[in-house]
Amino acid sequence: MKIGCPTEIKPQEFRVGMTPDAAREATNHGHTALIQKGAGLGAGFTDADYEAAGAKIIATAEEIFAMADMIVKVKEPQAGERKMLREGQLLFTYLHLAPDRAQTQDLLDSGCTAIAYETVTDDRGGLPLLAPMSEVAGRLAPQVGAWTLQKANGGRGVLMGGVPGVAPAKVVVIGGGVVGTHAAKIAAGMGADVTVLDRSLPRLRYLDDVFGGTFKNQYSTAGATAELVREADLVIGAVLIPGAAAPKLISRAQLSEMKPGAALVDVAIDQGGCFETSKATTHADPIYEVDGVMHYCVANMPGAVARTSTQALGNATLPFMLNLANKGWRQACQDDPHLLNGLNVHAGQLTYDAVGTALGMDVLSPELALKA
Ligand SMILES: NC(=O)C1=CN([C@@H]2O[C@H](COP(=O)(O)OP(=O)(O)OC[C@H]3O[C@@H](n4cnc5c(N)ncnc54)[C@H](O)[C@@H]3O)[C@@H](O)[C@H]2O)C=CC1
Ligand SMILES: CC(=O)C(=O)O
Ligand SMILES: [Mg+2]
Repeated sequence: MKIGCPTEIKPQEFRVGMTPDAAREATNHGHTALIQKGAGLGAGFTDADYEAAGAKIIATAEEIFAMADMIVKVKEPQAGERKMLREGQLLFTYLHLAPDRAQTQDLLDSGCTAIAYETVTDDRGGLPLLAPMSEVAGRLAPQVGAWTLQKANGGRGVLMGGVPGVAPAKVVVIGGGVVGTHAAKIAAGMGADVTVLDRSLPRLRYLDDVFGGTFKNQYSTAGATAELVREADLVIGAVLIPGAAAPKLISRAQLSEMKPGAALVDVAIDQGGCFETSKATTHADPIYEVDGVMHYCVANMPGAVARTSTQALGNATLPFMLNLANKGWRQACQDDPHLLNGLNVHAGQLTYDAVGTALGMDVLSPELALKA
């Protein structure tokens, strides 16, 4: 199979869909890895690194999209890229379709088959292709939150760890999954006073067992959230209902009850955001203010640490990419129901329930899509 990896074109996105190691594995399995010239530079991989791994360097994205059977990327295809997708072509990348009608329509119109990293599952109830980037974004969230809290950035001028004689920042993390746990660990490590909210009791029990001495946890109700948010210096949004649009857990009216200069970091922004006032921002212009509260809503946070992120994502995607290339998407998905859960679009039809619900569109079951 010809596996194409174009340069990411989302603003300030420096990750790349295939590492030289992944290109080498693909080559060893008899596939051809087509890498766009310079695609790896942002993550510290040169064209020579890819050539040494057996990949072919291709000058333009247009040529990659024209030649490849499967496109492997990081971010959802941008409008220009969507025009280059074609019927029968396989797309393997993050999609986040629920809050993105324009992208969904373009993918349907293209006739391509699209497998979304973020909805592939594993047999422990996890999301193995989202997890590595959630680990990264979770660990980054207190770092960017601390920066947002600095006075020159519009924040309250509160130091995460405080100093002897002055209390640390109060940090509230809404959602105690992968993002939330990593965020809470780092925020606590910076010396902040951290509380994690989740609505899953088993998850809260786990957090209590493992991190009971490091950070607090509380059951997530509207009342508990409102009370904690009023007192918070930094709130990190980290909820997820897989594939679905994020629930709005802080309303605009609540902002006026918050401390002036408090910061909201909405990691769930890629699923539409979990604060009413969230709108996606970029690394070039990451923060904005609403009613005296600073918002950080970058939808591709891991791009800021492109090398770490590319390696972590590549480790997770490699076995799935090889299966797709070795077997073709139908057989690979037939053999692995977890990979089939990644199928979001096939031949002009949506195949993921939560996306259909979010957008009010009809859905073909993935099992039927396998036969279509
Ligand atoms: N902005 C970015 O660059 C990135 C964003 N993300 C996003 O971060 C979000 C979280 O991802 P993960 O931590 O991997 O998901 P996860 O599935 O590991 O954790 C989500 C947690 O939210 C909890 N939850 C759901 N509804 C809730 C509610 N109403 N109140 C409190 N908790 C609730 C669930 O019980 C679960 O424990 C996702 O939207 C993901 O796409 C992930 C990586 C990068
Ligand atoms: C998960 C995701 O959207 C990202 O890593 O950018
Ligand atoms: Mg994202």
